[in-house]
Amino acid sequence: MSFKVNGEVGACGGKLLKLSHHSNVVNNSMDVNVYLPQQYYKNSNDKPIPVIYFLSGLTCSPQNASEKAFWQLQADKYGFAVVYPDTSPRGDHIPDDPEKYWDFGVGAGFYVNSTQEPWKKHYQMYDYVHRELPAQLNEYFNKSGNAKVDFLENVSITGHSMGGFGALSGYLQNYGSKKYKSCSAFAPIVNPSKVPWGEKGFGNYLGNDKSAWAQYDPCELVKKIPNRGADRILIHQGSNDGFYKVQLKPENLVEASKGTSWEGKIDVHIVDGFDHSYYFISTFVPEHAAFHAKYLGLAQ
Ligand SMILES: N[C@@H](CCC(=O)N[C@@H](CS)C(=O)NCC(=O)O)C(=O)O
Repeated sequence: MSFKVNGEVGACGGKLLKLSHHSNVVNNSMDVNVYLPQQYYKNSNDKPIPVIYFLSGLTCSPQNASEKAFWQLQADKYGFAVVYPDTSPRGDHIPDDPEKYWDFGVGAGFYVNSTQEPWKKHYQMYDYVHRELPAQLNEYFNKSGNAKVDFLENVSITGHSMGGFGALSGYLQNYGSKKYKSCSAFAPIVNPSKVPWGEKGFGNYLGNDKSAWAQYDPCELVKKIPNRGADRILIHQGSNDGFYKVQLKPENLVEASKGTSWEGKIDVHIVDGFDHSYYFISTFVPEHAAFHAKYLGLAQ
């Protein structure tokens, strides 16, 4: 498997690589950005560099978060790489929202494996993000066999809005196999089965059978997957976010966790005056970086 390097941009002490590659699971070319921190180039690490996966929200390409979330300074501070996957396959042949709106279809893959026509041929974003992309990155970057970046094991996941949902859902679904060391989210859709964005996305990608929706819904997953003991989830939500009360509803996750082993371990911070934008995300990225750094063995 190979990646095409479309750009290599100096940023802070490291480099942002703008890549594309062929995905077998989504049957299409995919764009992905990877930030390699200063530690990668200084070769100062004896251990492979851990990775944080950042899943973006509706309408985003890998560029939005690369340009506006400011993970790079944090990556250099602690010594982790950041992977920014795309939010869906792209191209004229990729089926898009019949309503031509931005909340479904291209730019809105919802990180699920579609089971429905005409979506299922390309919209396999769950397998792409959690399986194929990490495996391909590992193969490409660690060709020599001497792994410098750990894309597979010492990894954490985070995301924004639809991507916050993707991070929570992927973390919990893979919790048993310890795939991700930690999970956080910025203004996530926590209860997609019960909000308009999720109802439209899941209805189309997964069909009308609500049990298929439940396997992805974080509010259902916390009830089924036992916390191992000390793991916490970190969430920030802006109080002035226009999507907060209708689409995101982070309180639903806290409510769903009550009486489960996750009770008291999901920290939702409602932050006054912040909206849904990257001004909000970039403000709290340092806190999320510090949170993940501990789980990745990069800080006390
Ligand atoms: N303003 C967007 C609404 C969708 C939106 O706010 N998307 C969020 C994620 S749910 C985002 O990150 N947009 C891109 C950006 O702010 O750079 C539009 O109308 O296209």
